[in-house]
Amino acid sequence: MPLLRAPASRRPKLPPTLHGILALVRLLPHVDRAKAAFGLLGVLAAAVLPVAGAVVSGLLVGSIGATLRAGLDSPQGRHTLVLLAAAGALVLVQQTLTPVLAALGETLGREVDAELQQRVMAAVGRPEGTAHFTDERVLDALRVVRGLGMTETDRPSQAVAALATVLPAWLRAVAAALVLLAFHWWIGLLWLATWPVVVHFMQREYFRVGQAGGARSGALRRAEYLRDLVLERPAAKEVRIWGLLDWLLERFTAAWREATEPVWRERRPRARVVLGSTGAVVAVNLASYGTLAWAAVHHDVGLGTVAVFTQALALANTYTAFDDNNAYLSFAGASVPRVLSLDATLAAERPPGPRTEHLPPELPAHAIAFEGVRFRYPGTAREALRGVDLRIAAGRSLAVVGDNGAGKSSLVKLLCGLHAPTAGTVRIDGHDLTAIDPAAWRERIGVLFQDFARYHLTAAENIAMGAPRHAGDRDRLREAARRAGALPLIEGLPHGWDTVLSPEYTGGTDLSGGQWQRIALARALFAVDAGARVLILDEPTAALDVRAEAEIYERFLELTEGLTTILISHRFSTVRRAERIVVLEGGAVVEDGRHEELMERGGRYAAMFGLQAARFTGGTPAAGRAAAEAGHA
Ligand SMILES: Nc1ncnc2c1ncn2[C@@H]1O[C@H](COP(=O)(O)OP(=O)(O)OP(=O)(O)O)[C@@H](O)[C@H]1O
Repeated sequence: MPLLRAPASRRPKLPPTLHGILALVRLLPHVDRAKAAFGLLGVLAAAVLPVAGAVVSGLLVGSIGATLRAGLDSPQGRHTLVLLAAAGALVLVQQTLTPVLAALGETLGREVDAELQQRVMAAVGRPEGTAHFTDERVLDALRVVRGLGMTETDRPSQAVAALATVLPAWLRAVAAALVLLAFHWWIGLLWLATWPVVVHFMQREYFRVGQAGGARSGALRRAEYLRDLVLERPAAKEVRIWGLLDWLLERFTAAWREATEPVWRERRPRARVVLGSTGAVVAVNLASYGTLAWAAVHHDVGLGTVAVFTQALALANTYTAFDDNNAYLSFAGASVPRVLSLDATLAAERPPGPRTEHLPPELPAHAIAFEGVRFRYPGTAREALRGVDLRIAAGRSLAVVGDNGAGKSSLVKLLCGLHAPTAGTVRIDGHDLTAIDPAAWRERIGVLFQDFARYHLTAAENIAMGAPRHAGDRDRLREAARRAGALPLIEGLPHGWDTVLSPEYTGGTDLSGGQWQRIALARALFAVDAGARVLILDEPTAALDVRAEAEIYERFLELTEGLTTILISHRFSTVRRAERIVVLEGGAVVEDGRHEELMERGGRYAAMFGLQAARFTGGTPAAGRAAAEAGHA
């Protein structure tokens, strides 16, 4: 079942661009109520003032003849002066209003961009699990959201700025058409009818063009990935060592072409729509101006009337459907509802039902139990876990070992509630984990993932992430760092705890793999200090030097005292310290016992242990096993 589907109630029933524009307009009071209200007044004024100006200046032209005959002191003369003053005032207000409205549109636009990004962050960060990060459809939608279209001009801020121009133009054209009704009802009606139709067809066309970019976002994502391998640091070393630049350039160019060429072909409005729309506009103009000229030539109307209607026709023509502003609106029509619906779409994936939020402080006091747990990653056919039955006693340490791909990390992800089992149940003291509020449960967990995050933040923040509510507690931070063996490292940094752990910032620095691992371990221990009762360590010593690893495993009992500890490791010297060990194979538990019991059994565990010990003793696995048992491994 696709993760991403539009909730039924949100499906647009209006024409898509109108739906997008309304979504955008509804957003404005949320970002700034006062500016939105002022903008609305400004739009109305910008619509009405030019039409009023056209009427006043027409009347002015019409009154000049009588004034010339009667003189300025006459009632006609005073009437002309009033009209002149009114025309001047209207021009002045319009001149002031135009730049103010444009600036307001841009400011509101920038705020809308920020608001949308915040909404996307909240929507994407809120789901309890991480499955949506591997769903192609979500990734494609996120790509559109990140770029909000393919170019800078597709950003919603442009559409908000466009609204400040287009909305007055539309309203002005309606007002101008109403004035034209006074000339000939059919001319007014013609204008009232033609423009909405033309705008509708052109907007539909621009919308199709805007969507063309989104439809190819999967292909674009691949091209961008290849590009970023060269532009970003993680692959920079290998790109140089393997001489990948030309290969990547070639692959990128091909992928970029494949992704963008069909898009650019589609990103042109079709000629028949443009020609049809332009033809309709030209025909209406010919009919209107022709009729007016005929009336003027045959003295059916006076000079003032001709002036008013000529200007009304000019204003009606500013109701343009063909400029960039209309394109921005249509592009936003394609992207904004998609952004806004992301939260509702992802929220629909949250499991229903009430969740227990208040957990007993001692939880887990009895056991964590995997009962017949099966698990398949979304979109995959193979099961990562195939019926795991495992009871982990609270307050004890359990090591999980097994070959690569055996399912060890998957087990941990399920325990953290990042994925739900596809069958079976994970229970904490008898409570089904899916019925426990994930935030409450996660406060009980300190975890060091195999692929832990390296935050480009200060050393203090990197550790405080384990329990952000205690971020200001430097003593606690120091204690966690000490226990993880990271304290001397941090104190030796150029700015100590305040050093940013990234060379991409001034005064920042990078760490070695092992140093990073100590920081990540400190983070997990900080969570424990803050109240976590389950400590999960997935390959905690993989990058540590021999001395550091020895230090950690010497202190393993101290570090894990009173905690329910789950340790995943390929380092058997650490594993043997655990009170209980299980061997996973092909997603199922195949051995279970203490180190001595498993060695005695001579099964998978003993074989793996012997193989590793032999590497150190330089002998056969059997000899390695014997030597290790004697205390050398
Ligand atoms: N995000 C994912 N999407 C799809 N399949 C995955 C994902 N993560 C892991 N797998 C698959 O699930 C299976 C179990 O992987 P898991 O990471 O749990 O193994 P592991 O025992 O921790 O391995 P290792 O010792 O290499 O860390 C593997 O076949 C792997 O390919």
